[in-house]
Amino acid sequence: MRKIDIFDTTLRDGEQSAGVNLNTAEKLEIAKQLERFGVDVMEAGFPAASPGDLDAVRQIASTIKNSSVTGLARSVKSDIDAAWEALKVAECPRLHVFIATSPIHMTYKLKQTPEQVVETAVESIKYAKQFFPIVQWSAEDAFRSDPAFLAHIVEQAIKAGASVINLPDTVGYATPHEYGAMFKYMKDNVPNVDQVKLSSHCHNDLGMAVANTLAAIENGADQVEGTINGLGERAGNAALEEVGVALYTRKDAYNVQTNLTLNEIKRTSQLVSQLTGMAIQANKAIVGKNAFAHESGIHQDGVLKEPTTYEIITPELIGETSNNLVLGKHSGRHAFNDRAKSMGFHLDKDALNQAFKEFKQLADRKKEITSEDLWTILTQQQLKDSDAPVYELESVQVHYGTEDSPMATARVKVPDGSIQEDACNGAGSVEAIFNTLERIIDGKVHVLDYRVSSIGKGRDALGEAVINLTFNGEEFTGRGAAQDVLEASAKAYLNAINRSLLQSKMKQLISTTV
Ligand SMILES: CC(=O)SCCNC(=O)CCNC(=O)[C@H](O)C(C)(C)COP(=O)(O)OP(=O)(O)OC[C@H]1O[C@@H](n2cnc3c(N)ncnc32)[C@H](O)[C@@H]1OP(=O)(O)O
Ligand SMILES: CC(C)C(=O)C(=O)O
Ligand SMILES: [Mg+2]
Repeated sequence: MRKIDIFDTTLRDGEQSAGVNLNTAEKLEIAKQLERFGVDVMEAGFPAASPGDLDAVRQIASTIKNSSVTGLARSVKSDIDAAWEALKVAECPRLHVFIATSPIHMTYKLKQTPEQVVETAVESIKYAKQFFPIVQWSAEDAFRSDPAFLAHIVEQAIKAGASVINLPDTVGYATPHEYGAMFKYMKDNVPNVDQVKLSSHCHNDLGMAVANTLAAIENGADQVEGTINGLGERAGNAALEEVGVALYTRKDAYNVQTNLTLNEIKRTSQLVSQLTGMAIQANKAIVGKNAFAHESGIHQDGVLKEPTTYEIITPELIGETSNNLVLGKHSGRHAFNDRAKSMGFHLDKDALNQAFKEFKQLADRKKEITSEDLWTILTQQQLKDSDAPVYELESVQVHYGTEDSPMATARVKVPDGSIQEDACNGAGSVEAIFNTLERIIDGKVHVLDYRVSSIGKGRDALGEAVINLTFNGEEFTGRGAAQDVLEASAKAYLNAINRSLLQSKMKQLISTTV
C-alpha cells in the first residue's frame, strides 16, 4: 500500500489562528503529543517571526526524535538563517521555504515579475541547501497560479534542490475535482517530478479542506499537511484527525496507509483545544462531543442492538472510551431502560413505564437529562411505596435592612417527622438562609456554587435557584422554584440534601436485593 506522509502544522499555521498564542512550554507539550500521534513531520513555527518562536522551534527540534521537525521561512536569507539557528540541533534539519506564485500575489504583494519570483525561489532553495539536507518548497497560492507557470517554477525548484514540493490552496478556493486535477497536471507536465514528493496544504474557507486533501491523495500527493482540530489562518486548515480516520475507514476507496496512531486522536485534540483555548464545536467530525452521541430513540435502539447500524467508526478507534447514548426528549424506552440497568435499577414493566413518563416530562423542560436527574426519577420510582425520610421546608423568613446583617428563621420537617426551627444571620439574605438550614441539617454541608434565574418572562416570573453542594463529602445539585428567590433558594438547598438521602437509601436497597 502506498504510504502517505503526514505533515502537521498545528504549531505554525495552527498558531496563526486569530486569538491563539502558545508559549514555548505549551508548544513543547503539543509537539510531544504530535510525536505520539505519529506525524511524520511537524512544523514547529516560523523562527524569523520572533525570538520566542525561534526558541520554541529550537527546543522542539532538540527534543523530538521520532518525527522530523521543520520551520517556515520566506525566500529571504535572514529568515533562512533564523530557521537554521533554530533547527541545526535537529537530527535531520529540514527547512520549509515558500514564495507566492499566483498573479495576484506576485503583482500586488511581492511586486515581482514571474521571472523574478523564479529567480528568488531558486536562489533561496540553493542558499538553504548549503545548510539543510531536506528542503521543502511551497508555491503559496499555487491553486490560483497559472498552471504552465506553476509547472515551470516547480521544475526549477526541483533542479535547485527541493525534495518536497507543496502546492497549497492558500485561500481555500478549490473544489476537490479541481485541486486533484492540479496534482495530475504537475505529474503530467513537470519532467523531473518523480524526484520529489508532492504535498497538499488546504484551507477550509469553503469547508472543503479535507475533501481537497483526499482528492490530492487520489491524484498522486505523497504528503498531506493539516492541523489538529482544523486550526489555522481564517477558517483553518484540513483537520488531520479527519484525514487520518477517513483514510483508515475508507481504505477500500483510498488504498493508502499512514504512520498515525489513531487512538491518540482524542488526547491530541483535547490537549490542543485546552492549550490554544479554541473550543471544539460539539458536532465536529471525529472529535466533537457529539461525534459518538446518539440522542434519538430509533438510533439508540439500533446501536444497542448492533452499533454498526449507526456508527461507522468505533469510539475506541480514536481513543474515546465509549459511545454516548444521550438521554433527551427524543430517546426511547430501550435506551432509558439500558441506562437504568447500568445504574443498578431493575424496573418491572409498570415501573419502567411510569419512570419513562416522568423522564419524558422532565425532558420536555430540560435539553439534557443528567445522571443525577435519572437518579432522582428512578429512585423516586423505586421508593414510591417506601416512606423515604426527607427534609421539608415549612416556612422561611428573612429580616433584611440596609443597616443590619440579615437574619433568617426557618421551620423544617426533618426525617424523623419532628419540626425544627432555628435562626441565624449571614453576610446576605441567602447566606443567612443557608446558615440557618445548616444548623438544622444533620451532616456537614459545604456550598460550592449557587445560581438564580427566572423561569419564563415578566415581573411575576417564577424564580429558580440551583445549588451545588457537598453533603458529607459527596457532591449534589438541588433545584427549587418559587415566586420568591429566597424561598426558591431554601428549597434548592433542601432538595440537594434530599437527593443525597434518597441516593443512599437507594444504594442500600440495591445492595440488599443483588
Ligand atoms: C500563507 C502563509 O501562511 S505565509 C506565513 C504567514 N505567517 C506569518 O506571517 C507569521 C510570521 N510573520 C512575521 O512575524 C512577520 O510578517 C515577518 C517577521 C515574517 C516579516 O515582518 P515584516 O518585515 O515587518 O514584514 P511584513 O510582515 O509587514 O510584510 C511582509 C513582507 O515580506 C514579503 N514577503 C511575503 N512573502 C514572502 C516570501 N515568501 N518571500 C519573500 N518575501 C516575502 C512581503 O512582500 C513584504 O515585503 P515588503 O516589506 O517589501 O513589502
Ligand atoms: C506557507 C504556506 C505553506 C501556507 O501556509 C499556505 O499557502 O497556506
Ligand atoms: Mg496555510
